Amino acid sequence: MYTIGVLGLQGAFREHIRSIEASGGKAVTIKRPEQLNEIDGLIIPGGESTTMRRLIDKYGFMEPLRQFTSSRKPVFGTCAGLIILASEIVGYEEGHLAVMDIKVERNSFGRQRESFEADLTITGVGDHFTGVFIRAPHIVEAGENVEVLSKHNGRIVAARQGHLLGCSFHPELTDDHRMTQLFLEMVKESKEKASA
Ligand SMILES: NC(=O)CC[C@H](N)C(=O)O
Repeated sequence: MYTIGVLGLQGAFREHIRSIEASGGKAVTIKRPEQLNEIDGLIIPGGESTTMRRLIDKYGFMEPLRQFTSSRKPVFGTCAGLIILASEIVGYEEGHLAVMDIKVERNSFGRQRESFEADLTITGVGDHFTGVFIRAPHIVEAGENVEVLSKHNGRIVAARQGHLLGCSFHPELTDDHRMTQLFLEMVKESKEKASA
């Protein structure tokens, strides 16, 4: 069994815990940087990225998170978590973790559409995945090593770059656990590679 941590500083972390358990993984809420040593993969949940960043700094997570990402253990950022991973954020001078070669725009589906659901086709996951978008960002540009996994109305809403996975929507808010299962597959692959 693989142990997946969910960064538990702010946002929708409890729902991810439930989705990991429903997918057959062991889930741990990460509240202290040392706990990163115990996990095989990490999910950075949705919430509010500027608040999450403030808490990342306050609780000394910045350097440990960078180290975790460079250890090549898989990391999955959803919604605000995607913004935390992005190397560039439209309108901001610097990214947060800035480890994934993507440019994101925050709250980019318009104020009148604060939240909505969309029927998505996602590479590696399948068809008819209900994406729950809540003040969601989208990926404006993706680097050449980034594989685009899904688009909604021409906008990139899911992508993968090696061991990094990101999406604009909240996959943990439905009972469809296919996106979490894709992440668990990535964790399995990375562990097999590490022990080969
Ligand atoms: N549901 C979410 O995670 C929203 C993200 C939020 N709008 C932000 O910019 O951080």
